[in-house]
Amino acid sequence: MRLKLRKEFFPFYSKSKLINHNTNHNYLTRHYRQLHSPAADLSAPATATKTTTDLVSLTRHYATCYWQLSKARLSMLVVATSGTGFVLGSTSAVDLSALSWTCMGTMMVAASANSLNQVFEVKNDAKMKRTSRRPLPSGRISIPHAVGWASSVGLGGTALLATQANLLAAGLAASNLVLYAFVYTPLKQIHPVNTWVGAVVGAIPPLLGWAAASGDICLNAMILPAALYFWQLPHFMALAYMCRDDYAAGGFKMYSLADESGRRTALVALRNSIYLIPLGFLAYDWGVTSEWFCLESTALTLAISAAAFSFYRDRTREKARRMFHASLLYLPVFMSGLLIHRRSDNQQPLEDNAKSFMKSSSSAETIELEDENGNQKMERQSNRRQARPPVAYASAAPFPFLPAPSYNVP
Ligand SMILES: CC(C)=CCC/C(C)=C/CC/C(C)=C/COP(=O)(O)OP(=O)(O)O
Repeated sequence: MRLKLRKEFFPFYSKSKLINHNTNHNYLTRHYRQLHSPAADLSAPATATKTTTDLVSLTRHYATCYWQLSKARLSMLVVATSGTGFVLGSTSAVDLSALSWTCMGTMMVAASANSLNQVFEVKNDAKMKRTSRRPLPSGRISIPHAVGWASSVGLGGTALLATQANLLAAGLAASNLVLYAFVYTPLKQIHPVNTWVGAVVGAIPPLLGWAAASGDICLNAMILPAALYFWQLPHFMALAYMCRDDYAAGGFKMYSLADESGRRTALVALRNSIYLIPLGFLAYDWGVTSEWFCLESTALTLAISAAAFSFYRDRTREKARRMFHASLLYLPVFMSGLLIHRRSDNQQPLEDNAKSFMKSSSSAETIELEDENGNQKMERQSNRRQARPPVAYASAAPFPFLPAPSYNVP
């Protein structure tokens, strides 16, 4: 039984590897020694209690490893954005069961993406203070084991989204995993543009949630992804500025490393904070939320912009930390505001307009006309378009920010 346990749980570890690792895996070393000690070999058959204790501690050990590989707190934030997208994309009542499946699927794919990110960065993470205690650089789990975990949760999560939500949501999740693990992650060691690519990765989950709820994506779905995209720039610029030395030691090409004075880093943060300002107005104008959200979002965005401006004026670690904390506050408050003030009929105008448009196109109106001989005749005039409200128009226009032309056909 003990031999079987050892083979099952330590398939990738040689004895020397385990014993030579540092303090972070004392547990494994102790456990391995216990299993290998002559006393253990000579002892009477293990009692059921001892085996259970072994199993419990091994389960705990690997559960901790999986939790850390998945960057569980970050993944939960990703799930929160996807869940918010789902609620916003739901017309009228929210389907709680579908919401739960979507959250579960998102969590699994995000966990997989984060685990693969750590697999690819094991050497870099080992050189950074912030990340050196992660399961892979500290030797608490092997790379094949981590790849096995990442593959199973990634495939499982995608399958879950495909079967319980829809193919669009599953496709978005899978593409985002590829973008994060196979594009963003290597790019971190190549070019500072990585932060902008990472911002796209962070913006996809709410779109995924919306797609899971509504089966498609329209312009109204873009409010939260846009907020996440712009929000990530001040957030990550602050982090990369505060941890400059650490990132340099890890071999990452962050934007702040090529900006000695920090001026350009702070400017990027400020510019993107300001880009957040119109989002509250757009959410209201497009019928996603009530007007209250417009006020709250503006106040919130001015606060994060003020923190970014203060960092721009005085480029110290302290100011960067303040901007980082302001960004931490921004996202949950913004998402709560969206949820509290959401208009559950936010897709209704689009559908209604589509219906009324179809109706007006097909229905014919009878009008009086004179023929060439001056005789009165009745004729059915068709294809007279009705005016459509701006929300529907904006969702169809390629440039929604330009003034919509008149669409009343005389
Ligand atoms: C559905 C799905 C696949 C969602 C994935 C969402 C996801 C993983 C978002 C994270 C975005 C991001 C740029 C994180 C920073 O990673 P980093 O590598 O800079 O962090 P690190 O330095 O702590 O490793």
